[in-house]
Amino acid sequence: MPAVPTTPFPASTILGYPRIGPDRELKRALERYWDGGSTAEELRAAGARIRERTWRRLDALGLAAAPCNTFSYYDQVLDTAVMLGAVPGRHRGASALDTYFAMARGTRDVPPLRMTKWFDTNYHYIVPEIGPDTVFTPDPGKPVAELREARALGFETRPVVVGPVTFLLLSQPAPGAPERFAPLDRLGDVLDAYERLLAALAAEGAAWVQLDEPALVADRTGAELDAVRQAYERLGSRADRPGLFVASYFGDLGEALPVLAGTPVEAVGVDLVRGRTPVEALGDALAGKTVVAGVVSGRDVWRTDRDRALDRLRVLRERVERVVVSTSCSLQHVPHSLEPETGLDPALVARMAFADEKVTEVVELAALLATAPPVAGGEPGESGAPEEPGEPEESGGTRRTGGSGEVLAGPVPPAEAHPAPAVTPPVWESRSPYAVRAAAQAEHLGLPPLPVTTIGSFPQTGELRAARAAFAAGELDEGAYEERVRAEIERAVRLQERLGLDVLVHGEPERNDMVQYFAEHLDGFAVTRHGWVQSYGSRCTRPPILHGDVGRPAPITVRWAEYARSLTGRPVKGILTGPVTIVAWSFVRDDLPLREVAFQVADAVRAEIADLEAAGISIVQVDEPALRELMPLRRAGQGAYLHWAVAAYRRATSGVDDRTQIHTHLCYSDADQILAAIDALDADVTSVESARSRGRILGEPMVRDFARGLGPGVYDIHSPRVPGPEEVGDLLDAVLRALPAERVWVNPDCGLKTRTYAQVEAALANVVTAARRLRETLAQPSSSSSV
Ligand code: MET
Ligand SMILES: [Zn+2]
Repeated sequence: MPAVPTTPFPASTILGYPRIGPDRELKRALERYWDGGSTAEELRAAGARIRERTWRRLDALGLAAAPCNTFSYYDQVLDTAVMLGAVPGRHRGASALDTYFAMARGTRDVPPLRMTKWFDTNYHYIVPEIGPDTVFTPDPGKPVAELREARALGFETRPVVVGPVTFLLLSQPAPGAPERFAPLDRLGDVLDAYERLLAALAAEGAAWVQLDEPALVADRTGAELDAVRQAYERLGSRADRPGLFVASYFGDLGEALPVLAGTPVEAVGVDLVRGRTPVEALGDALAGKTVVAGVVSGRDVWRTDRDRALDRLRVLRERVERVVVSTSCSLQHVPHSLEPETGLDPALVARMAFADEKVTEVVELAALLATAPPVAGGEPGESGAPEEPGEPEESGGTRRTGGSGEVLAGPVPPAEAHPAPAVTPPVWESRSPYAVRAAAQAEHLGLPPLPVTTIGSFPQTGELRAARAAFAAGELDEGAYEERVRAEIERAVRLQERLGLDVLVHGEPERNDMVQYFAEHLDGFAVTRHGWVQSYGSRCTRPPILHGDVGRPAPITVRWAEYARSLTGRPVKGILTGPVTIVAWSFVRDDLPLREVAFQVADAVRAEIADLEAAGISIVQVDEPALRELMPLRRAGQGAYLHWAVAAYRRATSGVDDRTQIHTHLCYSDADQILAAIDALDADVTSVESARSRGRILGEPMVRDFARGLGPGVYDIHSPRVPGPEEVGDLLDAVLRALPAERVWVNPDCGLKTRTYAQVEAALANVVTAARRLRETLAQPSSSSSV
């Protein structure tokens, strides 16, 4: 079969663009529609406006090739599932849009599909369900419609879809699938569907299609690599298709590189920011192909080192068919534009780039490359991997940490022998043995068996949000705002007392967000006005910019915790965000290894804990829900990452008295995959998500051996549903079957901020009822364990 007639790939492109709209237009349109305040037509019109704006903007910025189908009403993996027709029967609704949102968000009667993090980002995708009986009924309608829509506006675009291998690797077996079934078993049928898609796009005159295959940058088995080969040989062998551009990102292709290189795909996208393969080797491997070179980071907010990028592009150009300048991944992970950020320090802004500024960098680099002379004789060393010669592995890649632990790839340092300290020593003083601490805490706190507590936040009421907005706008003075916060604390404390919880919290009413609040009160951070990044669906966060040395000029949470303590005789738990989560959910400076930055944050948290302790707070919870998220995608780097992540946590928490009880909390993060690291945090009590995943974590052997307090969640806070006392009791029974009673804590899966007071009051009442019932059973002499 002759090569497909392809138009040469244009000189500059991006892999994707933010889709929430510069003013979060999509969020508003979605939420209005979900609340019944607008029609499907109005929602579609809002989507069309965002897409039109995007194409016009990219054109105005001078980008040669814009993508299409990067817009989504909820998530691109969900879009792919729908495009393939892989829709679970239980989600089918009256209209396509109803079905789509039923999969994403559930309905009153049917829970949604599972949602989880997209690789090592804080973006969440919807997990498709594929079974042996899934019938694929492909409908390329969405990419085709976007292609036409752009064309009608005068733009030739490249449709982007999730590739078949990544799609199947990210899917989970449908309920009822046999034990040994894996979604990848359905590759052949899925490829039929992709062939139909490619034919439809070719018929529309699409010159190129982008198939995203980020799953190829993680460790893959031989069978999975065979699937890659099979997929792209088959898709590539067709004549009625656009040029195939397979985009990898978030790391190196590794063993998938030669596999992909051996297939007929015309273009391969490589992440030159995260990847460490020298460009010479990449170029040699991809000699006959177009290489879409991701030199501008889609994962951070920093300007690109232009000279270095250009050097690498030139080396690559010598070796391959064609080089296209691009971003390392979709720009959906960064905010739209720096333009509205008038409040930031101009010196900082000069170092920064959001999506639009990154597009400009891509365009400029493409122009520079076009006129740059060829490289003379290869100039060895100029273009290599990020390490500086002689630089220790641990601090390698300091130019671009990009929020990844991957720069720390390498042999796992043994627990005792730390490498030479770079900035701050990764040491902590060990706390006393757990048994000693536990005895001191039991005596000091006098808690009942199965103590009931919450994770920290209480509902953020409309009044509270309004007061915060008015305070930010200067319409409410600080005194009045703080009065409001104190009133909320009092409300939460009174409720917890009345319901009979054992360890109370102040409810976090002063926090807009668990990371941003700390960023606003620490040195070294800047916060943006409009720097929104989609987290999932209509949810967006504004990650703070961690740009300098971190310091804590004054106590942050102490007065709120103290106020709560003054209202009650019961123990109050102080709540802080941990160092790993703070760096994971910020855009972090790239001139220091992430580890060093995390240690600086840990020192600030440590100082805050000391002040809480001095103020008489005997229980402090340090949340680390992002512990797993930052884990390098390849096993080779994971040990070293977990080592420093645990070190940062222990550095923050190890300075306390034996009597002070340290809690930690992780949620919705596949905690079961990192139990050894969670154990190594050495927290006295750990709470984890469990209700939502129906107790999956309880089956883990490590959980049974967990030596300290553990609170597997018994209330799924993501749902407005209030679980009855029996339902909570059943979950608690399951916990008690898995763990000795003396180690069990009773708590929800996560914080309560997104729920209403009515839901929280009813649910917590049932949690307390269930715990008390079980406590009585435990007190029966027949029951075995001594509590
Ligand atoms: C995503 S974890 C949230 C923990 C926080 N303390 C809360 O209760 O909201
Ligand atoms: Zn949580």
